[in-house]
Amino acid sequence: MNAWSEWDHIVKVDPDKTLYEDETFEDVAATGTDAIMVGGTLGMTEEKMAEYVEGCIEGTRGHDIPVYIEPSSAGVVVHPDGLDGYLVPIVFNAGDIAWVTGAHKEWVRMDGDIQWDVTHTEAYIVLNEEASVAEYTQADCTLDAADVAAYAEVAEQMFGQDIVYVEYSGTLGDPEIVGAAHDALDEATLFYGGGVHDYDSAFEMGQHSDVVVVGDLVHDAGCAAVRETVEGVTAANN
Ligand SMILES: CC(C)=CCC/C(C)=C/CC/C(C)=C/CC/C(C)=C/COP(=O)(O)OP(=O)(O)O
Ligand SMILES: O=P(O)(O)OC[C@@H](O)CO
Ligand SMILES: [Mg+2]
Repeated sequence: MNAWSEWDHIVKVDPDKTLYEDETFEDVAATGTDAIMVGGTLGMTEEKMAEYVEGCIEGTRGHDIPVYIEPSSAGVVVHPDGLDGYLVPIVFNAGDIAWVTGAHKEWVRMDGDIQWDVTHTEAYIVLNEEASVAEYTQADCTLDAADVAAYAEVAEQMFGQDIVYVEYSGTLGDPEIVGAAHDALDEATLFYGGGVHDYDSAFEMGQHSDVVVVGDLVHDAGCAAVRETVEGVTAANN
């Protein structure tokens, strides 16, 4: 069974942002989250990625929390010891095929150290037109619930994707749309991310998805706020 089938909550840390006040990666690991993902769109460099990933690996020692890299481009992928794996986005509603197969082809050409046994893909559906990721990938964010459900089904049934990721980065999504994606999946796991900031928003999105991803909150409000979202998601799943 894939690791993420057991997860309810992920913290996504962005190497272009600092942790809240004097918090540490160990504090992040102690929030009760199930996994840490390292990724971001803007201002990413290999150095920042390497430093952050090392910090996460160090901070999760003693906590049973896996660390995954979620690369936004080929140039930021690093291969440190102790990393659990790679979750590589494929943007199903991208306006440019570069974000479906092009960047991936370039990565495979240039990276001689890809560990395929721990490299998995995520079928992204990007829905907040204001987010950098939407601009970056020229995503079509005008989709309705039926469109999103159909993309989710295409991803699982035609492209064999194990993870579908409904991405509202920066804003809380439409529960009806998230739920439509969830209902469209058979075995695949639905990740939801965007704007989750407290118990209630986590509870709501937890009811419409399998795994809730919390990003900006860890940088802007810190681990106490993240812990509340863990509680909300846990309540939604029980
Ligand atoms: C082939 C390789 C190794 C990489 C390409 C992977 C692809 C297709 C990336 C496309 C962009 C994407 C889906 C990145 C995932 C990370 C993500 C969604 C970060 C959040 O983005 P924003 O919140 O919009 O950006 P900032 O937080 O940086 O403003
Ligand atoms: O930063 P937020 O809005 O929590 O979004 C989480 C994640 O889906 C971003 O890729
Ligand atoms: Mg962001």
